[in-house]
Amino acid sequence: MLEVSKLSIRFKRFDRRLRSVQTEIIHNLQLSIASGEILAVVGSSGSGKSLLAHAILGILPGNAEVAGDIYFKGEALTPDRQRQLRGQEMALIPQSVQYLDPLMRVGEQVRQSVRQGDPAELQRKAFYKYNLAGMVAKWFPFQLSGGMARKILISTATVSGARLLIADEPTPGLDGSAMTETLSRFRQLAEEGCAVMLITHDIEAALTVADRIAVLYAGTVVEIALRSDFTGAGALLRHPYTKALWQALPGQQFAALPGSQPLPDNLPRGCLFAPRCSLATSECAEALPEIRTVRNGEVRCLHAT
Ligand SMILES: Nc1ncnc2c1ncn2[C@@H]1O[C@H](COP(=O)(O)OP(=O)(O)OP(=O)(O)O)[C@@H](O)[C@H]1O
Ligand code: NI
Repeated sequence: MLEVSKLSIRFKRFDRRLRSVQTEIIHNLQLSIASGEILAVVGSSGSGKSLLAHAILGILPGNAEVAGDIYFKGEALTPDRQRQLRGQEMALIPQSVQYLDPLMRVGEQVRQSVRQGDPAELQRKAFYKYNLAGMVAKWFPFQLSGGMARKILISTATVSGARLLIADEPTPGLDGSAMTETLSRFRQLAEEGCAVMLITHDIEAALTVADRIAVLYAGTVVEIALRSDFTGAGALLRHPYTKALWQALPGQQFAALPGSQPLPDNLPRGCLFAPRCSLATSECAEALPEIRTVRNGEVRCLHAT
């Protein structure tokens, strides 16, 4: 359904001497999502998750320069096609609740996104699932709590009938039952043949529903693993960063990885993870390792086996 190939995103800006400088945020990123599949995209803050989502939908800011290819249903996604498909075949649950239209009643926002079926009925069902009282439909976004606004954003995208759903951190502010409801709705959509991208910091939540997990680090995919690879001490995981994330979870060894992700304007040469990696050798500093297939997954590390 979706294929992203060699995607790079740069931003142009002017420095203090008004010279134009470019910062590359996303480097040579590739991933794919099949119909019926949930792909989780995990990575720490600033790793480029939202920019990836915005590049797919064609809503990057004007100073972004994009290279690479994105295919939807086998056809290249041009800006024109993105405009046509957005809100139709492709829907976004945005990271920020600011994306709600402040001047439109929230029930209307949900109903307007329905393309197939009875809008009033689908809106009522969505509200019922989320324990939102009927009268809330008449409210404006400023009257909602953060959790309610989040539920409206999720409802708007999930009633749309889109074939590709991109959920950018959909669950903050939701209580346990609303979170379970949301994740099981994604599973249901996948079973109906949709492709779902679930962007999240929360690896544990991702592992409850995702089929595969793509791990982002400093703007590149370091590993795409199967859900079943996250087990035991992490011996089935391919990249040292993924192993470190897994081992840092409560219930595992809970050993945090020292250091931090490099900033986009100060990236190391070669492998972006090498400065924090216990396996790093001088070869790692030569060039960004190519992504390669290892045991049904993908990894960008010279030392992975
Ligand atoms: N319009 C922009 N101009 C310049 N740099 C930008 C712009 N938008 C984002 N960035 C930079 O791109 C990087 C990735 O941002 P992005 O929002 O994709 O991260 P993220 O992984 O979604 O983080 P979070 O988990 O905090 O949402 C950040 O370093 C950010 O500063
Ligand atoms: Ni983000």
